[in-house]
Amino acid sequence: MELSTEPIREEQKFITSLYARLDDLRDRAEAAVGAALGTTGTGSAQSRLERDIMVAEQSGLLAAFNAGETGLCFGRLVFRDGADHHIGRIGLREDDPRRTPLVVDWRAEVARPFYLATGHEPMGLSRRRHITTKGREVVSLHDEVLDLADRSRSGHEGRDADEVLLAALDAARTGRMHDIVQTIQAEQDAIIRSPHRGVLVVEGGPGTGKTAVALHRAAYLLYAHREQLARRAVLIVGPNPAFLGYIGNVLPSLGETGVLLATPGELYPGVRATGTDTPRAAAVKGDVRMAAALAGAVRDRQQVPGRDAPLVVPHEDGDLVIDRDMALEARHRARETALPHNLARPSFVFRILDALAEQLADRIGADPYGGPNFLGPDDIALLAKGVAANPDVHAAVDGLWPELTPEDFLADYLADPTHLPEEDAAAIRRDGGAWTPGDVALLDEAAELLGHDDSAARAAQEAERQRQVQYAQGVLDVSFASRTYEFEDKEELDEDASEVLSAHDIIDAERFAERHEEADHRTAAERAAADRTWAFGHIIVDEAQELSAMQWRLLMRRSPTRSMTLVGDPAQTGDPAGVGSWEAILAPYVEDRWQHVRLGVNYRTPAEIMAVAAAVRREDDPAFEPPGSVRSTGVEPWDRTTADPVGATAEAVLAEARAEGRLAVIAPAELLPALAAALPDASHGEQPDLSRPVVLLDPRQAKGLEFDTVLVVDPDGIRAGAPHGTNDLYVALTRATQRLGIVRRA
Ligand SMILES: Nc1ncnc2c1ncn2[C@@H]1O[C@H](COP(=O)(O)OP(=O)(O)OP(=O)(O)O)[C@@H](O)[C@H]1O
Repeated sequence: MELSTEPIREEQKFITSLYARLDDLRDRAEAAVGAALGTTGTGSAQSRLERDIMVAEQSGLLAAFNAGETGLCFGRLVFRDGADHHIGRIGLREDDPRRTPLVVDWRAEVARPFYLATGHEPMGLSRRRHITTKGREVVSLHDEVLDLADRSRSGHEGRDADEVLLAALDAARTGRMHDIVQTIQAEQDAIIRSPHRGVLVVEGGPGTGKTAVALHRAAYLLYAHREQLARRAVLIVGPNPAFLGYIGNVLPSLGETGVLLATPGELYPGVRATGTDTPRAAAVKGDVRMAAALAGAVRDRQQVPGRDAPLVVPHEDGDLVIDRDMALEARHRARETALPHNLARPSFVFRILDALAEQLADRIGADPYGGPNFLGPDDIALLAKGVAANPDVHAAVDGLWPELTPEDFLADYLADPTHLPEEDAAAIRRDGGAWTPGDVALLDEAAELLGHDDSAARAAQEAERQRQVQYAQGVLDVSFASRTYEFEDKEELDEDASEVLSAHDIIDAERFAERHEEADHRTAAERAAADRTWAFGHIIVDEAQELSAMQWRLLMRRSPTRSMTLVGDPAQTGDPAGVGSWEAILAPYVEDRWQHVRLGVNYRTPAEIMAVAAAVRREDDPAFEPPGSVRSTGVEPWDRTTADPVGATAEAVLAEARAEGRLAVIAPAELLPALAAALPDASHGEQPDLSRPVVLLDPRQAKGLEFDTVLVVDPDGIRAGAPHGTNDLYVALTRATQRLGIVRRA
């Protein structure tokens, strides 16, 4: 139809010009990075610093330009007052003095009517257009007329934007999550742009877009508060590595890189938690009582000699005796500092050393007739020095109040857990072995209780800083000398020249050295990943219902501002240590100062599949209401009972395999080896490749993921296999976007 190709041609022309601008900007950024990197090794510390900043800035821009390559522009808003804006994944401006906007970032306030305007509330819009592109080519337009007085027609009008949404929901899956900027729904937009600064809890059933919303909120916050957040980084916590791989591309596709993705088991720098706990051990390790138990165990490491067993250290001037009272007094004073164990330790050590020096002085200089001590202050100081230098004294003090690392302390504790009821202690007792995700929160707790005495490291750092100050002073002196020389050379050493500022005038050596030091090449996210005490600008927790009380303690330490978005669904809780209720999670940290929002529409699972999943839940909870599905496909799930579930699954995989899309087999963990043997092409294991056509998972690994087709094997086994087995089965049944098959064991 002639009428309809004209608007497409017009949009194509615009979009072609937009990509030309993008190419130009990208070339410039690339050239700038290339040129800056080419200067390696030359110039002063100052110019190297400037180079580093430039490279970082331009690389960030490059990432954003590369993100703009797909779906650069996807919408257009025509306002009744004549204003006309294209909306895109990133914003671009014309290269003119006024820097005229070409395409507006979806996060800008002007773009909001794209997501919110309705016939009832047109928000000043006359027309909203969805532009669908493939590569750089416009393939279709979808117009909505919001101003009833507007009689003009483009030939691309539809009733509303549902067509575009349904096309996105129906599309074959690729194994990686995609952004939803073209079709964010109004209820989702409200959460993404929520001005709430503290803890925001987003709750919703399966497929309601919780993950999508959380990721877009991160992108929005990075846009709206770039200054703070780019420096402090955003942390996104997800349940397992496969899930992080699944969502890992969404933020880069929106041009954002200042984000650290991690599982709860990855939050203690330097430790990889490769072990697994039994459900019982996980529950005990996650319980908040562990905090008190560990605190008790740390106090137990602060010892005093028995009443009748003082420690005796031979010394050249006679034995030194550390008795119970002396140690009790020193311990009392050290504990009074309220510092963590390792930081309170010097107080304990000095008290003992002082007391021993006094003991010696009393013995050596005592006046047998009761007069004052014969020794002068210098003699006593000398004695104290001798005591402090005695390695045996230090060994004895170490035995009473040892310096502890979190790793050594926790390994010792797990070998013989104390301050717990015996059945709990038995569940976690372990000698050696790999750290588990449950241990990570305990290591962090231990690190807090122990503290890190970094006085030696800080002294070394200060020495290095002094060295840098001296170096910087040298650089500045050279630059000052050369200034005189240059100016003399150019015969400019006159009144005016003294107005010209040189580095020497505006910066002193100390400040110069500091700036040099700041040139840390790592991004904020990389520095955050290596620093246990990093305070993140914002934290997003997906599948938040899975985290234990001890893991919450760890996360809250990383978020002193409590700027957090927590998304989850208590009905999907699988972890035996999961806290379960938002009140229970949050009360200890923010009391009731948190906001709770709900998402109520299921975008993933068609109504036919949701009916089967809901029936499973209703067996336990007859009043259970799942979120309503936004679409139905007319394809009923199938259900088969067989004596050979592995063979039947292999057959079903063959029958269900499609040219496009992904299929997942979800089965109890103990069936996975047999299924893997029967399905040699399926990807499986710790971190399965979700982009492969067939993937084999246990229900825990399937959390948060989705596939076109899902085969659930041995649902009764899934249900019986874990403390929250019904929740696990519910998760498995709600992963499909198109087809579901169930293979039961006869
Ligand atoms: N506005 C939207 N436009 C297009 N797709 C959407 C939209 N909202 C959600 N989706 C899609 O719906 C699917 C489910 O979203 P998501 O995974 O975020 O749900 P969830 O609530 O985290 O689910 P679960 O709790 O089951 O893991 C995804 O494919 C997502 O891209």
